[in-house]
Amino acid sequence: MRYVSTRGQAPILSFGEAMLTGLARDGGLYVPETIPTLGKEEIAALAGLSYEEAAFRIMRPFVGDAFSDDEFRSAIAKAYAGFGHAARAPLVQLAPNHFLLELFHGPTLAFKDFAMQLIGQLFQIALQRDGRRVTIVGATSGDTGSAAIEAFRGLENVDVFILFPHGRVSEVQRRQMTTPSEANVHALALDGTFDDCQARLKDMFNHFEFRDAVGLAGVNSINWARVLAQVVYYFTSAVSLGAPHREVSFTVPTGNFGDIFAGYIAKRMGLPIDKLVIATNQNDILHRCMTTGRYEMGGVKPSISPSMDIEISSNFERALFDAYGRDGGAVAQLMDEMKTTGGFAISQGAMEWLRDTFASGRVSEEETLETIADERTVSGELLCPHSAVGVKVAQDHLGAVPMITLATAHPAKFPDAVEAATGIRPGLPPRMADLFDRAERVTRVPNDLSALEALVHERRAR
Ligand SMILES: Cc1ncc(COP(=O)(O)O)c(C=O)c1O
Ligand SMILES: N[C@@H](CCOP(=O)(O)O)C(=O)O
Repeated sequence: MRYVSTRGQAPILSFGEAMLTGLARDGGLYVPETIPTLGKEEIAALAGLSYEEAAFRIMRPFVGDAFSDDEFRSAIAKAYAGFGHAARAPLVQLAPNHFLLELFHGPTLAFKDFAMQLIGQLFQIALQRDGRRVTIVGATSGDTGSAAIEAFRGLENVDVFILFPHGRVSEVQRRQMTTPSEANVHALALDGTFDDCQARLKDMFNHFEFRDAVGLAGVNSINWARVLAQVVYYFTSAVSLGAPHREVSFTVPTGNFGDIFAGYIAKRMGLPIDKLVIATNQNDILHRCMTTGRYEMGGVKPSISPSMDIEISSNFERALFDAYGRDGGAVAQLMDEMKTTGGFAISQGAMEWLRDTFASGRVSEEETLETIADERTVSGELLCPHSAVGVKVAQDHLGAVPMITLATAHPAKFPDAVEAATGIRPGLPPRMADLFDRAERVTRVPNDLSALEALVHERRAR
């Protein structure tokens, strides 16, 4: 299995190399050269398997010879052993033909754990085998950061630096990142937005001298392995509703476009998906783009679903690559235009492809609160604000085909919004009950590449 860059100019890599490389050296994102497919019988055979066995069968064709079958099986087993639900990703019914896929039973209570726990295991195998050490730098709007810290804390051959936007994550999210005491964990509160954090991270990758000196690695959804691990729950949930003999649709609360892109990959692999619906909060650049054909930045407004307060939606580049017939030059041009003018127009052909592939919707702050309140009354589910954005958009797209909405985080990560909507303050699981008593360790950092690079150089272990 070979991986190519969305900008067409970087070396072609294996799965193992792409996983440890992060951003391609031409600034693009790695994608598989071809997408392996599963036949109807292979999909049907997933029914009744453990999540771990299904994960092995679904991901194996993408991995090539980077890991042996035994290594890969053992990494998957360790990754999901700590989840708080036997099904790992249970499906609950909200209404006739509407289901909720609960992705928040991992150690940090968000869907990021599905991929990050696995990547943590795979990095350890690969780094020990090669005798390498890496410096992971991650950008987060709240959930990726805590999941990455949880997966890599205390590991000998990894330093992990997490950039989060100062004052723009929930208190639970912040404390999950600032309270681990291991010396290899560095929480950095940046003066700026998530987009600034992600832009500085990409600047570091594009600064080859720095990148090579520190052995920079990425665990954002820049990293293909992140997307791949998220493909699995599309299959397991669809199969539990009758796929491949029955179609299903998905609505996905969307920010950086990694999760919904995983759904698109599942469809390309042969899963019969009818609709894939992008659900945005008031930071609706993706919904506006799907409606108008222009990707146009307008400034991020802080919302009650802060993890989706994103305007530069990194993985949309992967969708554009396919929308433009895998023309890396065309994608590179759009990304340059974005950098210089803050937006770009999408060609008619590419827009047709995007509209054939994805639907979209946008939810206001008031609608988010109303949905949390209504759902508590109607189905009894307590939704986090991101999941509520998904549920509201899904309700507007319900039809004859069963709809699955992804519940991306636990309500206890966003207690203020949930309490404002329902009067109920959701509590953290017992293992996290002392989160508010633990000491915090965080460094406030400017939105400045040289200052950040200097700090990483100084703090990382050698
Ligand atoms: C809770 C939550 N929901 C939804 C999203 C959006 O996911 P994606 O960035 O993969 O589109 C994120 C983060 O991005 C998140 O943390
Ligand atoms: N919502 C995310 C943003 C980063 O997304 P990623 O999937 O690219 O890691 C977060 O919680 O940090």
